[in-house]
Order: sequence, then C-alpha cells, then structure tokens
Amino acid sequence: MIDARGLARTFTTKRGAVEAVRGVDMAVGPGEIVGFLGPNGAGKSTTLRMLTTLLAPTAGAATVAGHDLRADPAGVRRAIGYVAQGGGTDPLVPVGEELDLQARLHGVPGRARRIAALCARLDLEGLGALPAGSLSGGQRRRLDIALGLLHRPPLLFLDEPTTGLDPQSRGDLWEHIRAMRGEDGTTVFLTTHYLDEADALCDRLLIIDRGRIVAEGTPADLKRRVSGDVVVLEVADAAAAARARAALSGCPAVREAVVAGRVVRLSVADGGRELAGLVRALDAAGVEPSSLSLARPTLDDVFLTVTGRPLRDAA
Ligand SMILES: Nc1ncnc2c1ncn2[C@@H]1O[C@H](COP(=O)(O)OP(=O)(O)OP(=O)(O)O)[C@@H](O)[C@H]1O
Repeated sequence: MIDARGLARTFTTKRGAVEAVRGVDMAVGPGEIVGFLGPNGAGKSTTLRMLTTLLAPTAGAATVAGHDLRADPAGVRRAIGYVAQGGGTDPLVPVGEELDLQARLHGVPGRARRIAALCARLDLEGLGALPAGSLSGGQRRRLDIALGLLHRPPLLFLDEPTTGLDPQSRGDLWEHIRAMRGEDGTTVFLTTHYLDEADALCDRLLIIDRGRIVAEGTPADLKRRVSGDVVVLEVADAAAAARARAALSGCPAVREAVVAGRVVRLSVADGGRELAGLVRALDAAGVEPSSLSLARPTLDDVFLTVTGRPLRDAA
C-alpha cells in the first residue's frame, strides 16, 4: 500500500537548510494498521504531508495506494483518505449536509446508502441535523473519519486521531478503527504521540527521530529488543536526580541511567535482585527517593534504547 524509498524533504529557511526528513524507507502492506511515532519535530507531519501529496519531496520516491507519488499525485489523492489534525469540517454546517456535500464532491455512487452505512458503522446515527460544532470531541473525530472514508479509499491516513479526546472516547475510536480494518480491509497509517495508543491499536510501528526511521516492528517485537528490567525512581528535584544518576551510573548492574526532570530511569538486567544494591548506592549518595518502581520495558524504553533519550519527555 505504501512503498517509500529515500523520501526526503529539506526546507530552505532564512537561517539555512532544515533537513526535516532525511531519507525514509517504508513498506506498508494491505490491511495493516501502522503507527508512526516520534517526538516533536522528528519529521512525522512532513512525511505524512509528502505521502498524501500535500508537500513535494526534495529526494526519493514512493508508491502510495498503487500510484506514483511524483508522476501521479492526482491518482494518489483519489485512492487515499486523509484526516488532518483537528479535521476540516465547518462547525456551522449540519452533519448530514457536510456528508452529502463531500459525497457529491467525490462523486460517490449511491451516496445516501454510503452515508447511512458509514453513520451506522461510526455511531453517528441520528446526528444528521446537528451542526458539526455541537458534537462531542469523539463524535467530531468520527465524523472526520466518515468524511475521509466516503469514497471508499483502500488507504486512510490519520494525523493524531485521538489527541484531545478523553480516555473513553479514545478507546471507542480505537474500536472503530479496528472494526473498519476488519470489515473493509482498510489500511490505516496513523501518527500518534501516545505510546498506549501505539501499543494497543497498531499492528506495526515505525519510530522516527531526527528525520530518520530508527526502529520498526510490532509493539511486542520492539519491546523484546529491550532486555532486562526498568527501574524508575522519583526524587525531590532535578539536582537530586543528577546526584542519583551519578551515584547509580557507577553500579555495575546499571546499564543505562537517564534523567528527565525529577525522574531517573535505569535499565538493569535483573531488577528484583539488584534493587537492594541500588537503594544502598542512593543512600550513600544522600538521595532519598520518593518512589521507586520496577517495570517491564515499555515503548518509551525502546525509544530510549534506540536513541538515548526518552520519547515522552522529548515530546
Ligand atoms: N515549512 C517549514 N519550514 C521550515 N522548517 C520546517 C517546516 N516544516 C517543518 N519544519 C521543521 O522540520 C522538522 C520536522 O517537522 P515536523 O512537523 O515534520 O515534525 P513532527 O514530527 O510532525 O512534529 P510534531 O509532533 O510537533 O507535529 C522540525 O525541525 C520543523 O521545525
């Protein structure tokens, strides 16, 4: 569905060239839900804008939904759905009118039937007469997705689909996205800042950092790459965190110690056995943790291992 080779984009600014995307290779198969993950400024939006023809690449090539990005951008546009961050609906226009207008614009055959089917599937029934601006956050996002799916695209791009939604609405939307893939086999390519979303929703993840893909695989594969345990401790302030890091870095059991604010994350081979030694080292350094926990690796830890910095705090 997506096959990109060396896709790159450099912006020319007054202060010089900005290499936003430095050569991205990716292959996304039909029916996959792929999450595109990375901290702020990593190059997610720029890549997405190139794949959806909104921005021309400065180097590289891609085939998207069977069409060449450079030679046939109109073909790409006809074959994809794109739901931008925050959507694009007019808040004053009633839901039913918006759907009908967009269906006409796309020349959707049997449009009343198509709209009814999408509204049933995305839980939008009975909302036709309401202006889009009066919908809840979750309903609005589902309306945006319905609009993106009207012309039955085999590939749907979602830019941060659940940002700003409450946990319940986020979970609901994940269900809808999974159902859509299950029923129509729609391929979904989504960007997200949420690691739980990447973990729960996506079949496969691509992690981008500084314009390059730095890791890819299923969430489980990626987590398996980080062997051992993670010890997370919270201390009083940043100065104490720096002291804790210095003291713990000297322990042979600690492979890596990274500080983010008042939190110190340690990568250790066997957390259960080594915990007592870590506490003694902290004690000797005069640092008293306010909390200490032992956990299995998360996607955050994967990012830390791959790039040497935490994803969430970098974001
Ligand atoms: N039009 C532009 N002109 C100059 N630099 C740009 C432009 N668009 C993006 N950039 C720069 O390119 C880099 C990548 O930006 P991009 O928006 O793709 O990152 P992102 O991963 O989507 O970040 P976010 O999560 O904040 O949306 C950043 O350093 C950004 O400042």
